[in-house]
Amino acid sequence: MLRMVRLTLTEDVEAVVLIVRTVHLSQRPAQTSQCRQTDSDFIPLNEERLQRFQKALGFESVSRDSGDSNTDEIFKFGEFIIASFPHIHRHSPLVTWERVNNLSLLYHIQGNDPSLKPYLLMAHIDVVPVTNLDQWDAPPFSGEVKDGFIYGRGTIDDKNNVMGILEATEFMLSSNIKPKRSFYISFGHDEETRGNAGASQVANLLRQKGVKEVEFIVDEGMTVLEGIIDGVAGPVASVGVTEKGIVLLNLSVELPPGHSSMPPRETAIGILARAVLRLEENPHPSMLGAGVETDMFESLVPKMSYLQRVVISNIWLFRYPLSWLLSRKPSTNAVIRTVTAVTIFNSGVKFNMIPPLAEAKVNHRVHPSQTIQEVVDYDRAVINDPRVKIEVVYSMEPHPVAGHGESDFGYQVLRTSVRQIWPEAVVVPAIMVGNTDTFNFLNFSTNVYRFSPTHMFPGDPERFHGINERMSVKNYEQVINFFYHLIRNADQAGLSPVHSAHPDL
Ligand SMILES: CCCCCCCCCCCCCCCC(=O)N[C@@H](Cc1ccccc1)C(=O)O
Ligand SMILES: [Zn+2]
Ligand SMILES: [Zn+2]
Repeated sequence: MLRMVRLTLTEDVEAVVLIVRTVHLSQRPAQTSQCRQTDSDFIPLNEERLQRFQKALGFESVSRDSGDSNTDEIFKFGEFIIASFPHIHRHSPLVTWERVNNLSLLYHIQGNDPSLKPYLLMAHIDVVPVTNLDQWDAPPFSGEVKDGFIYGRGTIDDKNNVMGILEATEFMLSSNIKPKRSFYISFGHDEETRGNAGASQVANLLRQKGVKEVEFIVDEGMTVLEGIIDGVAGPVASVGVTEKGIVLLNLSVELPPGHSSMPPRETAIGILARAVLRLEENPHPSMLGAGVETDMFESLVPKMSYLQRVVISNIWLFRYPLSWLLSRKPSTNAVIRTVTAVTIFNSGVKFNMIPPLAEAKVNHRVHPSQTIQEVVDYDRAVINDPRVKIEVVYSMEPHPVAGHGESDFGYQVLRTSVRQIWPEAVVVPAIMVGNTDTFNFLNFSTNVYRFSPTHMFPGDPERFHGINERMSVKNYEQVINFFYHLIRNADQAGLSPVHSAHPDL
């Protein structure tokens, strides 16, 4: 059934949101994680659940490079998951699950209404290696709680989502709640290396099983941001409705070697250094006004001052000053343009030899309003030196844009679930600035949403793959409850899914 529900924002604006709610949702007010501990619609973070998360963080399930990972630890983490959630793995007749390629996991939870198209929840069980060990406030594989924060590699990327999805599903099954809509869960084991042994094999298996389409997909991604977008107060739940493309370039300069006592005017190192400097000094142009980032800023209007609203409502007019403002921070700069990172630079054999070869790796994350070819052409023009060879090592075009309107079912399920956990949040469509293994599943749905229920404040984005990765105890409870609400909300069949066709598919 369709109902109009009024959700009040903390500031001066009220958003009237058209959403579908059945009795399950409409009988009670929006909840936060502080609501009644006895409520069957709320999963409290008791000692047992907290300890399970801490134990999960103890596995050093590290992926370093393609084919180079701690497979023993990844396997043990899988064993731990299987042993820790008895309803999912043993008791419930609704669940079938299997290991895929020994280390990844695939689940199917049978709903009782076969007319509803299933959906897919994704996360990954591997983590990136730890660096700067001496600067961590708690050991990275300890799961130690300090001042209300759980510390550890994987607390925000991506064991929070793995364990949150499992806790929510286990709670539902142990409470004897039967979902109406079937869903799949995929836990890949090589996301961090863009490998083809994990999610890629899960996708193949799903295809072999005859699954052609799912209603929507939710994978890790953008987060709940607070104090991170300048001038916007309160939490902003940014949902990645598209994903930047990626291109890895190898730049190389080859020149004859020789004795350093009789050097040529320029060396391979000098030529290559100038090329990468030119790339850094000539960033790709701001695409503000060309795509999803415009929808994002427009959706932020309810959280803005009068002056900001005037600017955002006239992006075409304020494009240049706004781009300048957003470019000042790496996190907002990433939203408006293709970014350039020179990540590897190698050269030199011996101190008194003219180097025969200099090589650099340049990693671009490509704005959805550009193509890989445009990016490479731009670089070639900026470098403007035929001695610098430019090769594409790997590339993936930006992803299609998922529906994010009032009638897009998956988006509305996410939006409703976010607002139940963060009633004061504004939910905005966004560009996912990193990449994940989601790309393996693009053929299954146009409705792919990249969102992690991680509440981030200034300084937190740097914890992704960084030092002192952590999540507050309160936030982990919100993670579990977000997924629980999402699973329950996906059962609401009243809103017939209407998809905005995307020309890219
Ligand atoms: C508006 C302000 C925006 C603030 C942004 C703050 C939140 C940022 C969230 C970023 C999430 C990035 C996580 C990406 C996961 C990851 O590390 N992937 C890796 C590995 C990979 C590469 C290519 C293909 C697949 C996998 C990567 O992106 O390099
Ligand atoms: Zn991740
Ligand atoms: Zn990662």
